[in-house]
Amino acid sequence: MTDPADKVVLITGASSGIGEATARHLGARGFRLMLGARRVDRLERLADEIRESGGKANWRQLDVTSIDSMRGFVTAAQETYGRVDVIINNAGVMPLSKLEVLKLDEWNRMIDVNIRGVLHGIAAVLPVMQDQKAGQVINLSSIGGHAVSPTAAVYCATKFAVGAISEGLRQEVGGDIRVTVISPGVTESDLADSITDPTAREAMRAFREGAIPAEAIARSIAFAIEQPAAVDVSEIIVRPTASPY
Ligand SMILES: NC(=O)C1=CN([C@@H]2O[C@H](COP(=O)(O)OP(=O)(O)OC[C@H]3O[C@@H](n4cnc5c(N)ncnc54)[C@H](OP(=O)(O)O)[C@@H]3O)[C@@H](O)[C@H]2O)C=CC1
Ligand SMILES: O=CCS(=O)(=O)O
Repeated sequence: MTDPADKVVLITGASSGIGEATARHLGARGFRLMLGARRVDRLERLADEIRESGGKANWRQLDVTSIDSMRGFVTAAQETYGRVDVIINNAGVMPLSKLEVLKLDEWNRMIDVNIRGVLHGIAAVLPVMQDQKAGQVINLSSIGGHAVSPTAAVYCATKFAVGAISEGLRQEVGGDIRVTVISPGVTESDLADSITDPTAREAMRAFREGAIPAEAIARSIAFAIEQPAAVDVSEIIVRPTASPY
């Protein structure tokens, strides 16, 4: 295994769900962490808990929809730890609804967070990783990046986009920089809380009863990071065994 103590890992959307579970898992494995999200009270508590357990974690407020905020996040990691080895572009929102409901603000928010947020993460780390001639970009897609279902057209479009961006990046920078897509199926988190449409919300409540723990996704992320530098785990799908999709 790569010595985790040498790796600096940035996690966007670390204040809940998969990002939080990944922070706890990687923190316990010795990685040096920079945690980002908007809810700083949660980041501060999480970083304290990781440090109390012997891990290394710092945090900075981050809004992934702002390139300036993302650049500040990456700079904070460089100033704290001297380098950036991995960014996990995890922040995401999923306000599902049928297209006919015309929730344009929510479509735009998904595009801003789920696509622009990932692009901002890439833009902020790429020059650093190219200078280092090493690094890894891990992007959170979804099972919804492989198949579309009603109410999820825009969300799935954002996750298909994450797959396309990741594959393009892999082909362009694959000599030195690893690119990984993690596509979870239904996983315990706060993700469905962003659904405002009552019909979509009710449908999701039943569907999410079969969710797997966020720790399962964290383990797959650790697996991708811990491969040797010449091995790029390009994509992992992790879903409930009983998932029909
Ligand atoms: N849970 C699931 O079933 C699945 C999840 N995924 C993907 O996993 C990723 C993590 O989601 P999950 O843990 O489930 O959901 P959560 O809602 O629990 O976590 C989402 C995270 O994104 C952060 N976030 C949202 N908007 C912004 C923003 N503008 N700037 C910075 N951070 C932001 C939130 O932090 P804050 O509000 O504090 O900013 C929060 O930490 C998402 O990309 C999601 O699409 C994919 C497939 C299945
Ligand atoms: O990305 C989330 C899709 S699902 O797991 O809720 O279907």
